[in-house]
Formats: sequence, structure tokens, C-alpha cells
Amino acid sequence: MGRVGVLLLNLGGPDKLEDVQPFLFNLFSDPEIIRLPFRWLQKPLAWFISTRRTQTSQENYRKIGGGSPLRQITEAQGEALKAQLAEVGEQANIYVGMRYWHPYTEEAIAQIVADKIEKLVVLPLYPQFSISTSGSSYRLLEQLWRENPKLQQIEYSVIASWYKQPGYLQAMAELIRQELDQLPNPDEAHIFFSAHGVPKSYVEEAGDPYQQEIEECTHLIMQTLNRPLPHTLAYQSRVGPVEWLQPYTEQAIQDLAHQGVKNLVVVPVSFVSEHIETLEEIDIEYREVAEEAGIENFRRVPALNVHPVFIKALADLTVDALKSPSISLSQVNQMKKKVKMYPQERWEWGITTSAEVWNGRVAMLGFIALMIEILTGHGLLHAVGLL
Ligand SMILES: C=CC1=C(C)c2cc3[nH]c(cc4nc(cc5[nH]c(cc1n2)c(C)c5CCC(=O)O)C(CCC(=O)O)=C4C)c(C)c3C=C
Ligand SMILES: [Fe+2]
Repeated sequence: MGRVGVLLLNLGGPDKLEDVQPFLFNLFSDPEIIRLPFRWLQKPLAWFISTRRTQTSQENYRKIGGGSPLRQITEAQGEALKAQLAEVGEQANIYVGMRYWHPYTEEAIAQIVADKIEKLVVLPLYPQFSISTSGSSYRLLEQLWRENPKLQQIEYSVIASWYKQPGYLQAMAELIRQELDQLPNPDEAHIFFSAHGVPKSYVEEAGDPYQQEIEECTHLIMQTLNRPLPHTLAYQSRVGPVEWLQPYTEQAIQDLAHQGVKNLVVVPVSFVSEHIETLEEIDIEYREVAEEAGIENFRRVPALNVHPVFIKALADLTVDALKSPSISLSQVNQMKKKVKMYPQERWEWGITTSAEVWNGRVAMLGFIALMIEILTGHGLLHAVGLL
């Protein structure tokens, strides 16, 4: 086999407080994060939201040391993966490609080309697929592949999602067990899975398999844990005015406390690294909510980071991907079948996603024109005598 590379994908996070605004701008500029009917609105809206959010977000990053630890942890995961692969006789270069901050995916891809990698495994550090995370990175990679003939010569395989991987489930169960056993009364614990939320419309309208994969994942972790304890799944980190997946973590914690639960073990289920949503949102905000509501023991299970069983799971996934027939970026999107990515695919005639979007855009323009005509009393419909 020629030179092998593994590209680890993640979201990225600001390294220091001054990075927060440009990081948020990059995030909200992504049409997979804010799905708008008009492309031209994306950047102005991203600028507006990022500017408004910067101060609050900076205060949160200040509470966890002035920046996100995501880059450092992801690089440590990469080094551990390289060493684990070497142990099983697989020499591979590891590349970290972040979606919204350094090291950007584009930088990683440039290095992959410079290193003349011949076989590449694309491994997202998100166990479950969402349009807003792995989907967004695949969309970017598809574009980079289209634009660069050198990339088209690389044989690559994409891992779509991997929440069923036995090593991952074992590592999660082991970390939960350790936390449970530190409680004075482990048999009375309630296991509380908290996943990053997404807007409800992603699942119900765009066909994002995220919710189904999260639900199945929590079920598999409970099976692997093999303890007869009650558990709850809720969604955190809601942004903006639209409805997100429910129940919301804050409300679910209060409800459990009102039902008399005293011992809560919180499991961050959609993240494999410590970052702002674990260190600030769960450890500070939700702990306060829980304690105010009457929870006596609030323990948070650490993120996997460089847990050896987890790193071995990543190595197993890589080795399997190298052995199996290649899975391309477009195949992944087809596998996650009903998913409608945004902005839409290249134009094709027929009842395609593109056609649906253009229908929506034309209908929206028509509606706006009608409203203007009703308000001003001038327009095409008046001219032809219909209004
Ligand atoms: C499975 C993981 C994640 C999903 C799904 C996801 C969706 C999603 N996120 C936002 C908005 C924000 N996310 C932010 C940071 C952030 N999000 C994830 C993971 C998922 N996001 C990570 C790993 C991080 C980085 C954290 C860090 O340590 O820096 C932020 C910035 C932080 C803040 O200001 O709160 C925002 C904003 C949306 C809108 C969304 C789905 C549409
Ligand atoms: Fe997020």
C-alpha cells in the first residue's frame, strides 16, 4: 500500500478570546448551520449574529481558561492514534481538519497533497452523523475534491458515523462506571445523556439521521454498561429562536429533580473531547440548575479524549476502512438517504432537491411581490385588473 493518511475532522474552537468573533462568523456563514432561502443573506446575517453573540460567548470561554481546548485535545488524539496504528503495523500520517477554525480542513488537505498521500481515511470525530457537523465537512471536502485534480488521484474512504463501534461503546461504559462508583449510593443513580441539539426541522424536514443515531447510541451504551439504572436523553446548547430537539437539558434536569432524583450522572454523548459545552455549559450552568432544583450529587462523566480503549477503537475503524472497499463522499450522502444538504446539489432537471429549493425561492419572491402590491396598491396584478 502507498502512503497512508488519516484525516480527523472536527468543528474547531477559538484558541483565544480575540478568535471568538471570527470563529462565530465562520460558523454562522455555513449554510449547513443556518439554512436560509437566500444565499446572499448568509454573510450579512453571520456577521450580525456573530457580533451580537461575541460578548456572551467570550465570557463563557473566559470561564474555561480563555479559549477552547479542542485543538490541543484533537492533536493529542491524532498522536495517540498514530502510535496505536504503528503498533498494529500500519504507518500513517495523521491530519487534523477543523471546519471553522485552525487548523482548517483546507490546510490539512494542502498538507495531504504536499505529502503525496495515496490512500486516505476520512474519520469524523463525531460518533453520530448530522448535516450540521460531519455533513458540513463532507460538503466542503466534496467541493475541494471537485476543484483539485491532484486530490482526485487519492484513493479515499469516508467513515460516515461509528457510534456502534464496540470499543467506543466499551470506553463510554467504562467512564460511566467509574463515575457511578464514586457516588455514595450508585444503585440510586439516574444516568442523564446530554447530546448537542440541532433544530427540529433538520430531523423532520431535512431528514437528518442525527436524532435516531443518538437514541440508538444511548441504548447501546446502556446495554454495554449493563446496570439496571433509569436513564434519560436530553439535548443541550440550543441557539436562536427556532425549536430544537426536545427535551432540553435544563428542563429535563429540573423535571427529574422534581420527581425526586437526587443522584445524577451526566454523560456528554455527542462529543469525544472536552470543550465549551462540557466544561462550561454542563459543569457550570447545568450543575447550578441541578443544585438549585434539589439534586444532591451531580457528577459529569469526562469526555473520551485520549482514553486508550477509545483510541484503539479509532485505530480499528481506520484499519477496517483501509481493508474494506472505499466509500466516497457522495456515497455517504446517499447512505444517509433522505438527507437534504444545503445549499443544494448541482442543478439537474426533474423533481430534485434543487428544483424543490428553487420552487421555494420563486414562491417566496412571489409572496413578497404580492405583499408589496397589497401595501402600495401598485403592481402587475393591478395592471391586469386582478387586484
Ligand atoms: C455533535 C456535535 C455538534 C452539533 C450537532 C452541533 C450543532 C450546532 N452547533 C451550533 C452552534 C454552535 N456550536 C458551537 C460550538 C461547538 N459545537 C460543537 C459541536 C456540535 N455542534 C463543538 C465541538 C463546538 C466547539 C466548542 C469549543 O470548545 O469551542 C458554538 C460556539 C460556542 C458558543 O458560542 O456557544 C455555536 C454558536 C448550531 C447552530 C448547530 C446546529 C445547527
Ligand atoms: Fe455546536
